[in-house]
Amino acid sequence: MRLHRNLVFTVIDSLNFIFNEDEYADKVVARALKRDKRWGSNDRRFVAETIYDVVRWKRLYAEIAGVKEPFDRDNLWRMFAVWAVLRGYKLPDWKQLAGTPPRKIKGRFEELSKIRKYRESIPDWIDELGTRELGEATWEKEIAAQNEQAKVVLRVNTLKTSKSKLKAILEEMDIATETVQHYPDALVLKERANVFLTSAFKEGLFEVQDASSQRVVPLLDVQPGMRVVDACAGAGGKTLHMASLMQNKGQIIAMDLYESKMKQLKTRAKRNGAFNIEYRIIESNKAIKKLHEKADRVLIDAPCSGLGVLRRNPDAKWKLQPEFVDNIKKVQEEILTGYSRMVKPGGKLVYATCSVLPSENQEQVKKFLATESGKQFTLEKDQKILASTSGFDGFYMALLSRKN
Ligand SMILES: C[S@@+](CC[C@H](N)C(=O)[O-])C[C@H]1O[C@@H](n2cnc3c(N)ncnc32)[C@H](O)[C@@H]1O
Repeated sequence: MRLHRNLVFTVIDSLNFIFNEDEYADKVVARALKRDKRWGSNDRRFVAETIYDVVRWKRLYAEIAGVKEPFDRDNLWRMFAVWAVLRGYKLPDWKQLAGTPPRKIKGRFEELSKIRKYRESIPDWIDELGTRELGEATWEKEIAAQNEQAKVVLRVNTLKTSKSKLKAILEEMDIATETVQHYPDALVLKERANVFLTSAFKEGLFEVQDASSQRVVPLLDVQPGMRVVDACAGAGGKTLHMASLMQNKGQIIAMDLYESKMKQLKTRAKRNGAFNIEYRIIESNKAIKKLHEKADRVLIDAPCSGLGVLRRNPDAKWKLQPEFVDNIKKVQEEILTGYSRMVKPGGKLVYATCSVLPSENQEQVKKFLATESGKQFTLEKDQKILASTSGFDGFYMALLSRKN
């Protein structure tokens, strides 16, 4: 395997933006892929995967390379050399790679692999938090699973096509997929591909949505004709799933604090042919009050630490702060108490997060059930999904029903 100079320079520049300019990895990768129109799919894959890999393994690679933050360009080259050696590349004799002996790199890797915080490349505080919340044995497996590369999972938009039709359309484009038992609308790519460039995506035949995330809306049991509130809709991954399961019949009220996210949702809804969505920005509590006891179903897809989706967002390991996790738990509590009031007597509520921490999940639900608002609800069931046992993202979802 040969390393190509212009691809590697793009990787180094991109790492500089992520580590030193505090930019988000996904945005930097998207920009990097536009740098040279002549790149083929293998080149693009190299650029994207190498950037994500170095971000994911930052702590381990920095320790092996003997460099400390803030990383200057020499440091970034040393970390890249670690990546290349561990992936089996023969280092070319470029001047930037001088002084990075492969034997030393392999030796340090062996030594550091005995210590979890280096082996799994995580900050001490996340390692301690995970151990405290999940127990040593489960955390050990979970963090290892969350360091693997995420699969690309599609959700078929049943407003426009069926799973078998989409599978055949993608096959025509040389994109092979497989179905997964118990996930009725999911297709998993056998090999990574940029599906956003396909005509099938542009026509709204599918969305990219992890399989665990695809379990949330079915749990809420939405039916055509219902009034459903998606209270933390964001860019609307689950709103679109609702529209699809409701066959565009009934009313979905999608809410969020941010107009920018609602805008993204509107674009996606148009592409999906989802017409039964109303958009509301939450500027004050009035928006919630207006809907008290008006909804058959409410989804609270709560803001969270994201400690279930590190595969997808490896830079979250470095951007996340302990204070953020403490704060977001307070927000979750307030949202559960306040927004649950929108559920009609006899209606249903799902509380979900993309975190594996019990303190954001089952413990929040337990606390809520003991409050005045919570006393009107019964916990029907919940699902604690770990990446290590499911093979997909870590998620939590609880179904609560409001008493009549
Ligand atoms: C987990 S994300 C939602 C993802 C989205 N449901 C999807 O499936 O694509 C959580 C969302 O909650 C929003 N949010 C944060 N605080 C909120 C609040 N107090 N009320 C409503 N939404 C809030 C965030 O802006 C974010 O979009």
